[in-house]
Amino acid sequence: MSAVQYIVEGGQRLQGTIRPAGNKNAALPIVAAALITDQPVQLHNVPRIRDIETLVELIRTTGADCEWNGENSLRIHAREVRAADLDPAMCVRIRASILLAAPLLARCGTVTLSPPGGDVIGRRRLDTHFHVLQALGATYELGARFRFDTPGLVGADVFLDEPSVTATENALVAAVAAKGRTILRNAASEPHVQDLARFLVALGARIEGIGSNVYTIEGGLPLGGATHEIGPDHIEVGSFIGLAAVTRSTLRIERAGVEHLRSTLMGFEKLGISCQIDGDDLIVPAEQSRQMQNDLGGHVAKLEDQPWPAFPADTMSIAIVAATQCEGMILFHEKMFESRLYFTDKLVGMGARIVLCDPHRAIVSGPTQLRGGTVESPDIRAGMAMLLAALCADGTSVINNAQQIERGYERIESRLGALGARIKRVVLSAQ
Ligand SMILES: CC(=O)N[C@H]1[C@@H](OP(=O)(O)OP(=O)(O)OC[C@H]2O[C@@H](n3ccc(=O)[nH]c3=O)[C@H](O)[C@@H]2O)O[C@H](CO)[C@@H](O)[C@@H]1O
Ligand SMILES: C=C(OP(=O)(O)O)C(=O)O
Repeated sequence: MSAVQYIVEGGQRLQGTIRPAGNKNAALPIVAAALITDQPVQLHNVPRIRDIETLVELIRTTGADCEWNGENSLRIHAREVRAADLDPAMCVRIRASILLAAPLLARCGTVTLSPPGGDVIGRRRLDTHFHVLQALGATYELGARFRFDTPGLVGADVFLDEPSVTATENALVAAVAAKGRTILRNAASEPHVQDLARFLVALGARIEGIGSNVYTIEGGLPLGGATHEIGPDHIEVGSFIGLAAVTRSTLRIERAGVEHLRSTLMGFEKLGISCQIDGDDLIVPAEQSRQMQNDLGGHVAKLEDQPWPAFPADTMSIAIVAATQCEGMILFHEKMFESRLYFTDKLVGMGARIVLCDPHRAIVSGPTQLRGGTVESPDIRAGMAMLLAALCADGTSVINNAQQIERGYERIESRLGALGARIKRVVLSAQ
């Protein structure tokens, strides 16, 4: 992977319309789930990001045909799939490699993978994946590599020990292939989990409860092919709301998927940032109060993340940088990941007034004029948050390790460039 650097000139007002890409975290499980059928699958609105490119490489190693037949269109045909022993170096590049467990188990009865990678934002437990696949009739061996085997998946009534997003996705795919009825309780219901479930229904699966935390799946039905369009990325929409807010710009976010934005909009309202809804578009006006709203009685407000439908964990870093440009004080409580808030140090280095209370809580007091600086992007969302900080800072900033941002955001420098942002992308070296 090449090392990428962004050189950002701050202080530009932006203007125009931007459309969110397809949801990264929907496209990944859907591409993986395409291996469950031997019929062709045509996907549209697939984000052209590094994580998807890695997954495409990985599924080709199983024998599946996988071709881009449009800028954001991907055709997958897993006519035959080899009993898979997935390449460790590829598995470790993305979190989503674990999503190949269920479809390959269903197709081949066995799969060997390596621990997945993804953002380094705290311990990322996989226990729920193992429990749920075991409940559906798989056995596993844990070591430097993970091996799953099954003589045949069988439906079951399963209570997930936590509503893990990717574990729910593996469970849904396994349940669709399993014989008989499965009930998944305490399951995740994020927009991307819903999108995967709708894709499976398009293949011929029967799933009830989509959007809730209890799914009932009648497994073992014959599956065909399907054409499916990936939904808009609500995390990208949250990032663009933050972008408009910090650069004091009016932006129209086209086809924003407003049905999935209630908790996001409510979170930004706490910062004094309001959006207008126009059909399926969202308009973020330049004129905003940017006055953080205290709780009743004048108490300091709190913004916390939780599983869906609460405020998304992946939008927290963006909201933190937005808060540095708003007046007042707020407590951010990152409940899900242990190391996601450490990047706030880098914002402090740029002049932000942030107290990191402990690994899960940070207090932001604003507004502050940020100064340009040289920073490293530790993960996708912190990287995007620092790009926003750089765009509203005085002077020039250098963001190193920007290939992390590109794991999740498609052509971000040129898409923001079209709005007036000054971002120069430099490829430094092959790592
Ligand atoms: C490829 C993909 O889709 N990645 C997403 C997926 O990761 P992923 O599926 O890995 O995340 P999980 O939903 O499993 O869990 C995320 C973290 O939250 C913790 N947890 C989870 C549920 C809960 O009720 N309490 C709790 O503390 C887990 O222990 C874990 O530390 O979901 C995360 C949470 O939305 C997102 O940040 C990731 O972008
Ligand atoms: C944490 C994220 O991704 P992943 O789970 O793929 O590391 C993210 O998309 O913010």
